[in-house]
Amino acid sequence: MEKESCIVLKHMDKSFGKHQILKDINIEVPYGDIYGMLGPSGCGKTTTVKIIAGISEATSGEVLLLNKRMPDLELMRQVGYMAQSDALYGDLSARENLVFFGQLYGIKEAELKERIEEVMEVVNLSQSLDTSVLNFSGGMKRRVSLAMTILHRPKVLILDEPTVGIDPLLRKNIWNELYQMTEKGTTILVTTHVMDEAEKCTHLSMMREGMLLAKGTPAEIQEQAGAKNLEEAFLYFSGEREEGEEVRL
Ligand SMILES: Nc1ncnc2c1ncn2[C@@H]1O[C@H](COP(=O)(O)OP(=O)(O)OP(=O)(O)O)[C@@H](O)[C@H]1O
Repeated sequence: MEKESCIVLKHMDKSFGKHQILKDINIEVPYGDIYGMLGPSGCGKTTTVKIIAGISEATSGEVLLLNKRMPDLELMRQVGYMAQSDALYGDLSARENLVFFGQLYGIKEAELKERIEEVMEVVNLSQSLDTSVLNFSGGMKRRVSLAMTILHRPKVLILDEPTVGIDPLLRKNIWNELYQMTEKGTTILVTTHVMDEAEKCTHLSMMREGMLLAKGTPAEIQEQAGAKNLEEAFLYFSGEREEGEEVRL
């Protein structure tokens, strides 16, 4: 029997007032995937992932996470959501931020202490555990946010532009860590507007103006477009698509 998908969007629409932002979005994210949503600024990536995370609600259509309908407060505990802007308390240290967040999730004191050290190692910030976040660079804050997102070992990780402002070497480390997390069963959804990050995903959706242009593995998308790389493929699908038509792979 075919395994159910971790995230399913069926005919999902989203409007703000009279303005329709997302149009008939259909996506299935397999368990253990690193699924990428690729598209230019303003195409609707954040709106999509916020609906999946249960922070926002679709106007119509179906949104299933772990086979249950979203939004659902209990399900939200299984999700780690990292927004584009960092939600950190500047006057607290990294450790204090993590303790606060871990307590919200009900992680017991001894486990929390150990886990904080683990996650800060993942993002290569062990040396800065007790430094006030005010003194962190943008990239360091991004890394603390990532550490916070994975602290409670969520089954599903939703990362909105996770590596913006992070240098190439550390970006590589973070991607390695994401791969390892999928091997342990985590499913990861990541938004990006950077092609080389999209190439690292197991599956991808290409988006433009609130619609899906193409879906598949990066190789399938390139092949379908007859393109040398994802950038060319994106341009191909942007130009070739008839109004409202989704390219199926
Ligand atoms: N709360 C809101 N009310 C009205 N319009 C909104 C709201 N949130 C987003 N939008 C609009 O929805 C569209 C898609 O925005 P969204 O943030 O989802 O795009 P994005 O692809 O994530 O872009 P970026 O990478 O720049 O964040 C934009 O036109 C934006 O102005």
